Amino acid sequence: MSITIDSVHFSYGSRPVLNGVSLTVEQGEFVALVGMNGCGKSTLLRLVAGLLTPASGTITLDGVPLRSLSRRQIARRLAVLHQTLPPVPGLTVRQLVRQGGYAHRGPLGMLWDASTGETDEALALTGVAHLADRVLDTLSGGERQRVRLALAVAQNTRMLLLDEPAAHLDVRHQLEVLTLVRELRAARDLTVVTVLHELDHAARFAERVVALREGGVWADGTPGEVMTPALLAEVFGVAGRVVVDDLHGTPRCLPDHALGDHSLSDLSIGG
Ligand SMILES: Nc1ncnc2c1ncn2[C@@H]1O[C@H](COP(=O)(O)OP(=O)(O)OP(=O)(O)O)[C@@H](O)[C@H]1O
Repeated sequence: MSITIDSVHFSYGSRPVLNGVSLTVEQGEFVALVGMNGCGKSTLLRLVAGLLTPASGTITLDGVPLRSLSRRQIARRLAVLHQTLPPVPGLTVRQLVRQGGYAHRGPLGMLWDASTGETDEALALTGVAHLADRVLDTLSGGERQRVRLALAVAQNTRMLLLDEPAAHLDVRHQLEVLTLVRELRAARDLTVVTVLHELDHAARFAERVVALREGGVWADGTPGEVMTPALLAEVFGVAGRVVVDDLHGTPRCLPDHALGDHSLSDLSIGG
């Protein structure tokens, strides 16, 4: 599944967020979206998921305009891992994850006694089978995060859009979840677009990094091309160095200190 985003503008009311974003993601790519808090990463994912509509510009999935697809048709093509879970009191993990498969059934799918096979597989793959009968409200932040991933996996789509899949996880579970996403992508030939706040994760797990700034694409390339002191300064407002991780051969960002506003264009810092 490929995505083409062409000159997309989007505002929340009078607050402009995306200012002419153009980006093409090919089938099978693993792309990380990075950028400062509030720069529009989640908004871009929501636009691609059809949850928001661009003010102007177009988005296509495999060449089909998103606006011509129904919510169900979109849900068959892509699954989204959101930052929150639906606030349904008393809902268990299994009940939630089972909903992932409904996109593939008919209009009355919600009423069917769905086969538990795909639900059980998603629960097992994401390491939450032991939580299946727990009520969502009672889970820890990290457990919820894995359940969110299980829900997306159960949707059994060719594309995953992930909004910070490692949020709330301890370091071991961060690595486990990202490794799992990488394995799923290889096993199911998925296209993955994920927001990642941790630059080291972006460098290690993604093959392509897209950095957003001021409502547009500031840089787009391999981790080695994008992870530079200029990225730290211009996109994140910090001075720092970038070294190569001997073990993985990937860049590692070493932020040092926040830059004052005047220094944001001082690319010599940390060179
Ligand atoms: N529903 C909304 N109504 C109004 N403004 C919103 C809404 N959602 C987001 N925004 C604003 O739009 C901007 C972009 O938000 P978005 O969540 O896309 O950023 P982000 O890059 O994902 O941020 P973060 O890294 O903090 O998750 C922010 O200034 C945010 O406050």
